[in-house]
Amino acid sequence: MTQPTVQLKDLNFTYPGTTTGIFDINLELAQGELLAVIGASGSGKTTLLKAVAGFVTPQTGKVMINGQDLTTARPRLRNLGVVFQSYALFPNLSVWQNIAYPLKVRGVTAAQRKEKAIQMVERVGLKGFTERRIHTLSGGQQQRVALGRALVFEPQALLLDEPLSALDAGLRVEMRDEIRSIQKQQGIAALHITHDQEEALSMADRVAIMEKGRLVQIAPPKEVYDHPATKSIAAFVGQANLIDGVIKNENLVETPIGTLKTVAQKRPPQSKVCVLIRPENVIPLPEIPTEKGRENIFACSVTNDRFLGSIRRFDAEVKGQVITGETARRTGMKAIKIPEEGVQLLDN
Ligand SMILES: Nc1ncnc2c1ncn2[C@@H]1O[C@H](COP(=O)(O)OP(=O)(O)OP(=O)(O)O)[C@@H](O)[C@H]1O
Repeated sequence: MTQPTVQLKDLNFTYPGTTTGIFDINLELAQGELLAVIGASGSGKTTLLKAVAGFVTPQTGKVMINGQDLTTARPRLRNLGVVFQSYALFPNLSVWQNIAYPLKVRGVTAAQRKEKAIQMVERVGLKGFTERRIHTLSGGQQQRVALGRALVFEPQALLLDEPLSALDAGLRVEMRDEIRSIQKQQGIAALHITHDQEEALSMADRVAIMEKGRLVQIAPPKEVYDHPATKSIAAFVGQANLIDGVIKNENLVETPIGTLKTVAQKRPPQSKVCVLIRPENVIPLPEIPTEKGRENIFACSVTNDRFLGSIRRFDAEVKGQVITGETARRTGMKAIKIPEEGVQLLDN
């Protein structure tokens, strides 16, 4: 197995005089991997990034970068490219001069740094803007400069702290693809901090979820979404209907909306569970089917119906319980169907 680029071992850091920080962090960032760290505000994402970057020094544990123990090394010596939410660019310098700056502080000759900076200007899609001053650029263009500046000195890894949160929605989506493609092209490992779970799911090779300073699940995006380790992760990642249930047998679970068929599972009868149903698994039916024996179909009344362009998000009330669904269909509905594969069981 190839050596991980960044390896965090049993890392603990508490802010002086507080009980907040990050606890028991174990994480490996493979070469070329983009790992997104998500979590609620205050869960410790930025603190984790600061520990990797060297802006805080953990009380215990190790930060290894390409096999070297850099736990207490100064930030500069770690050779990591960092992009923050606020771009922190030099307003009085041009695009290429901003990008060339890290090369200047590293003692690269003037001719070489101009050549490298101009190559990077093109790589981040700013050809034609080389001589422009920073204040004449849009937010997205400034973010490209920040990315170029973080990559120009061929860092060991890239640390991105909410790099897109200052951009408007459309540009944010465009820049996701852009950052991803530049990161892949460069073959560089990246730790991407974001509070935007959609951004994390769409960009990352793996997603790490933080809660109260701890990593609670690390897995590929699809696995985190389809098989969240806990109820709180299910609620945090994507939209979720979470209802209480009691296991009846290996295929059935009793819930407030009625008996739900599930795929075969091994929990013993009477176990209390949390039932997770994602909105896309709530299928609207225009009529209540008359035939008997129809499983997982429930008569409902629609209490809210939101038009979101390509889809509708609706609230269907079934026996006093609201189940949110999403559909591209435009027709009315009298019942919902929840396929058994769409019924996930989590510990309660
Ligand atoms: N310098 C500091 N001194 C004391 N406590 C701090 C300091 N910086 C952050 N904290 C606390 O540490 C916890 C984690 O903060 P951190 O900034 O890492 O969270 P975050 O997940 O990045 O949040 P956000 O999404 O809001 O940026 C919070 O409770 C915060 O109040």
